[in-house]
Amino acid sequence: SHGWGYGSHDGPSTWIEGFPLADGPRQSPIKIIPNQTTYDPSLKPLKLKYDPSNAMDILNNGHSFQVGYLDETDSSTLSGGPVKGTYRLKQFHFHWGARDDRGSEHTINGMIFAAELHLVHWNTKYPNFGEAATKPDGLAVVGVFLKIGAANPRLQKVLDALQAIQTKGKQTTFTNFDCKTLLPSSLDFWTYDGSLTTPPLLESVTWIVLKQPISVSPAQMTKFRSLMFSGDGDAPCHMQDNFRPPQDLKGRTVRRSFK
Ligand SMILES: NS(=O)(=O)c1ccc(C(=O)NCc2ccc(F)cc2F)cc1
Repeated sequence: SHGWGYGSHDGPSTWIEGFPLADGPRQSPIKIIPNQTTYDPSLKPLKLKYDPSNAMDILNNGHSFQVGYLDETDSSTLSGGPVKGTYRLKQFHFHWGARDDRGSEHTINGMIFAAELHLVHWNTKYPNFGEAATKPDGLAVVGVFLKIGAANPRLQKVLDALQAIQTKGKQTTFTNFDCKTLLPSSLDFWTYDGSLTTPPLLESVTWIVLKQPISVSPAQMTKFRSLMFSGDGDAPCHMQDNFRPPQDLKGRTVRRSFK
């Protein structure tokens, strides 16, 4: 079956059994080593336009939780940066650890952050997300690191909604949320060609990883960990350590937008 997870029996080291792309040429995440990246002055500024009224719902999908956006129009989009054309926001979600010293997927000089936010967008040259997810230029994901520090008030609305989606499959409405408020002040970024970091591990993602982290407090991290991988009636299993470790760069270049 295509049952995958983050445990010892179904975790990242076993994914290759059901998903041969797991050791493909452009897998994600990766270790970013800043002094081995290439400054590219031709990279444009990242242009992010998000309409709070497009936020629809929040779902525990058994691997993470995600906030889904209405993507029928170009009202919440990403353009500029390393991409050509317009990409529509589909959802955002997080990856995090069982402890504050792990949880991010990308790392910077080997530094692991407590969590990582992914804002998932698809290229409007394709008819929908599912089609785009199969194309080499189909998706663009903005990654934002969450660094342990002061409590982040901008996470509060998301964290307060988690009590309603504690177990796998639970979903509730989540509207009027401006995800731009989750972004750091600087949009300086690293970019490289990669993949989804969960099965089916499709190699369709232009990764845009922001240099500046946002803050999260230990107490807020505890709320992430209150979620369950398990469904109602299953043996309870806390949702934590839902991150894939860094994958081989396989000769890829990582470019940066800043000097
Ligand atoms: N962590 S990440 O940002 O890299 C990531 C983003 C999206 C998805 C996803 O949508 N998966 C389900 C899914 C749904 C439809 C489809 F066609 C393909 C597909 F992977 C998986 C991982």
